Amino acid sequence: MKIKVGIIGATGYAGAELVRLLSAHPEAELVALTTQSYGGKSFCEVYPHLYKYVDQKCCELDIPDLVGKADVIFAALPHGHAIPVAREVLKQGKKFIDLGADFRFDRREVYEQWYKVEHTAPDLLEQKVYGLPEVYREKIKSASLVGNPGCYPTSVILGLAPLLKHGLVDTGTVVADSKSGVSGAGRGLSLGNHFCEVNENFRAYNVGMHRHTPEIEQELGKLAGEEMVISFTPHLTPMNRGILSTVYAKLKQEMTLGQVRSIYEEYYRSEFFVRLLPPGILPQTKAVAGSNHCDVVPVVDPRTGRVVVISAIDNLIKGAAGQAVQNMNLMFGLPEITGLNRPGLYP
Ligand SMILES: NC(=O)C1=CN([C@@H]2O[C@H](COP(=O)(O)OP(=O)(O)OC[C@H]3O[C@@H](n4cnc5c(N)ncnc54)[C@H](OP(=O)(O)O)[C@@H]3O)[C@@H](O)[C@H]2O)C=CC1
Ligand SMILES: CC(=O)N[C@@H](CCC(=O)OP(=O)(O)O)C(=O)O
Repeated sequence: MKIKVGIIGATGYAGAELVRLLSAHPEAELVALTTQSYGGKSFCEVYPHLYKYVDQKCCELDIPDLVGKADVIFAALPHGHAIPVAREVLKQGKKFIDLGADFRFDRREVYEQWYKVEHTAPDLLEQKVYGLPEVYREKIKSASLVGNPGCYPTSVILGLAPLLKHGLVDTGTVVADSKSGVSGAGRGLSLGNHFCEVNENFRAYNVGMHRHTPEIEQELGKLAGEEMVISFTPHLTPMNRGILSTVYAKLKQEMTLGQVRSIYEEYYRSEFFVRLLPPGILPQTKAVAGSNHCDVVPVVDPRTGRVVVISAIDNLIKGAAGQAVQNMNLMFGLPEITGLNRPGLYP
């Protein structure tokens, strides 16, 4: 019997990637694709690249109907909207994976401060698991509620995790500089994201105040075993998809590149999706576009005593839909790479 899957917000960019991945997943069956604006339309009218692969119609959200039909529900909604749905899904004993920010934080006050909405189900924050399999695999296997990580946090956390876990980083010195493609902002129209504003342009935004900062701090702090504050600067680049993060940190002790690389090799040895690239190859967004990989390379700068880690992901795949499917696989006892074992698209 296949896993019956419902997707809320299926007509957004992250939702449509879920539809594409799950329509080719050997153990999943799509049973409901919800939308706000396209109720009754065929999904392929909205996303014609899936013509002949997906034959469902979009429907408006009807929570009892959806929960009745599906074994697992993914939400790819603006933040705040997943909370009431999660409550109902869990009450009926089904599983819930939220691609937004509603179930990423351990402390409700942090979410409310940065997202400017009240968290109406703080009790659920206690039972949620942060959906980064490379860090929380065992907990995800038995979770009913997963808060899928943000796209920038995925690239930064995977970039620094091995060194933090070994206590090798001076935790007050971390700077993360990330560049994202425009699909990271979703499909909805906005002034900052239309063609003339983005094309042939490159700019920083939300400097010192981006909402992913506290999420990155929460997770890096847990790896380090102490509270952390970091500097995080996101940038918008004129490409459709991809995130390249450059993370700088002072090492607590002098280390050679060989020593640092051996720590990454050991930490990621059995990970399929995180690829420590060989010396001489640096991560780039094109090499991970369309795949669930996170490519990582640490470099040691002996002049400054800093490590510089470069990481690349596809914001819509390892940064959203792919990671969510990886979590679903774990939650249903499937091999983690089911439906995801394909390389990126190049060029
Ligand atoms: N884009 C990315 O790279 C990433 C996104 N995320 C998160 O995933 C979530 C979705 O993002 P994204 O796909 O980019 O956003 P989009 O704006 O592209 O899609 C949002 C989806 O939610 C639907 N929707 C909006 N408001 C409501 C509502 N009130 N009730 C029901 N449905 C609604 C929209 O319907 P309609 O299509 O009809 O307008 C659409 O299907 C967000 O929380 C985002 O932060 C996380 C990581 C990466
Ligand atoms: C390029 C771009 O605009 N990216 C988005 C990514 C944020 C996102 O997806 O945020 P949540 O998942 O936390 O809601 C942004 O910076 O707001």
